[in-house]
Amino acid sequence: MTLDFEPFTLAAAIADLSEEPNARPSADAIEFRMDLADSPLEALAEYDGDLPLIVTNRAEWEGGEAPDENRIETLTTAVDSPNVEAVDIELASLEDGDGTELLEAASQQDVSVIVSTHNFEETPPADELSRLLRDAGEYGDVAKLAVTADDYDDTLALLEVTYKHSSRGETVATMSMGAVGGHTRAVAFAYGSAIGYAPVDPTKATAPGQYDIETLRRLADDLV
Ligand SMILES: O=C1C[C@@](O)(C(=O)O)C[C@@H](O)[C@@H]1O
Repeated sequence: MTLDFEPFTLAAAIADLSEEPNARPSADAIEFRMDLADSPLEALAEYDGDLPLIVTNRAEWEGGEAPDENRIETLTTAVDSPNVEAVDIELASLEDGDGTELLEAASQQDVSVIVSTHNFEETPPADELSRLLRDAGEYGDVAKLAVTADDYDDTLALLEVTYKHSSRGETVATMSMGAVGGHTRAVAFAYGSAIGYAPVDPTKATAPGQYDIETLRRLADDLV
């Protein structure tokens, strides 16, 4: 089975797969942050949890810790694992052609592709947000946009672009990072965002402004 992010999917973002049992009560899936793990391919081979895996090997130049060497090859190996149902790859890696083989491997294994863009500085203008979602959606199954909000104009722009694209039938995942934007993580799904991310242990956030998974599950469930 492949994750299709329908309905809204809450992913526990973790670097240590032994945390999976603690995620089960709240999460629908695990985002395995391979770039933050010690021996990611070994951990993947040993994984015997219940929750399906999204594998991410976030590049240093996009806020992660994976150096470029072997970064995409590691993901290409990972998609062969039977527990992996989705793979996350940066839009920039597809635009420069580095991720082409990964896309082919994912397609052969029937693994969904999440195409990500992050901006840790700001929220670009609305037409740029739209362009990023459109371009990401051309390569993969889910277009993901994580930006940083300075004020509520920024969070409203993010929610508006989320609604605009999701209501056209596009599968998008969006969030505003940081203190001002944190609340969008609880409400973005109401505007059509298909995936939420949260750590199991609140001290191990994988991005600024995340709730812990138990809190985000409760907030999301209370809203519907
Ligand atoms: O891209 C994302 C979204 C994220 O950056 C967030 O803001 O929740 C968390 C990351 O682990 C994930 O890969």
